[in-house]
Amino acid sequence: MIALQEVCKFYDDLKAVDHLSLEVAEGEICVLLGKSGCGKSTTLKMINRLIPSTSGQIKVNGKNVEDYVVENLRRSIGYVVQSIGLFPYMTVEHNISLVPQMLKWDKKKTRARVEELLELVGLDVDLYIHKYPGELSGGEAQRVGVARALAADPPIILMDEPFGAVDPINRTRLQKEFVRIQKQLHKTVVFVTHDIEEALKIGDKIGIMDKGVLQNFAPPEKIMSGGNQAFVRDFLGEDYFLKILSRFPIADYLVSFSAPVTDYKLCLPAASNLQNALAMMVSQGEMKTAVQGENGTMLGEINLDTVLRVLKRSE
Ligand SMILES: Nc1ncnc2c1ncn2[C@@H]1O[C@H](COP(=O)(O)OP(=O)(O)OP(=O)(O)O)[C@@H](O)[C@H]1O
Repeated sequence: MIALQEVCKFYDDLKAVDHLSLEVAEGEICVLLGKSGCGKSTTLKMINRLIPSTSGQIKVNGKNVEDYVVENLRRSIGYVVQSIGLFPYMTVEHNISLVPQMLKWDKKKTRARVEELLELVGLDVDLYIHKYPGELSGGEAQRVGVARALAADPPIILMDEPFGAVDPINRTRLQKEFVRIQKQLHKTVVFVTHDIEEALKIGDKIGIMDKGVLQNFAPPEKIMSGGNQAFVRDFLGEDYFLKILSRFPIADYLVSFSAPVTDYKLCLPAASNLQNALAMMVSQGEMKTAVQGENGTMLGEINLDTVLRVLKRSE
């Protein structure tokens, strides 16, 4: 769906992006991760031709981006940035309708789409549709930004630190919402961040960049092996293996109770993940925890052995 081959962007002597090659398959989220100035945004902007590349090839759906009429290319690519650029004197409805209006959708279809998108991003239609950006919190504005990028249903979404300006609690909420929405929509996404935990929560694949060079490109579980291992390990830190546990839902690792249910000192909801389970077991000095379903049914246990096995597999 998106393929970069030996892509470079040089500003005089500065190699902002240096011979970068990667492929993003349809329906996949690729996270570009790296410190400030490593070339993430430049890479993103070359995909929708906001910035021309110096050399190399970028293909979208098998076609070189240079061969697209630029408006057609951008129409098939939603773009969300940190300072989301909502127009302050337009209502939420008007902001989200911009692209559908450009595409000359009729009023009824446009309104239905706006309502559908507000619901999708978790904003109450009646409450928000007539608000102005100045009346929204950072997190709400970000949701509207995502809704706007999705308005014309583009198959590809580019997201540049979309949740960067949002406080940690709302940020976690937005990340979860985004993963939920993506499960429904299966967009092809390139997502830029410098936040390792965010990359882990969201990415199907993570590309770690440094000084314009891609140091490794792999699924989160495999990112510690391959590529420039020394750099990757140093960048991600030794606690990466603990962070990665947040990707594993408890429900997928349940085993039968090894003791009578009444013997368990700990109990976690089935919606938790292995990181929650490990933190709870370690802090309470327990080797296992019971797991309870939404309706109160006791489902089974998670024990330290299981967590260690998952960690070992990720090494
Ligand atoms: N128009 C420009 N002229 C010269 N240098 C530029 C220009 N745009 C970007 N750069 C440089 O290119 C490098 C990569 O910038 P880029 O914005 O892609 O980094 P980034 O990884 O997205 O950083 P951040 O996380 O801070 O947004 C930086 O060193 C930056 O200073």
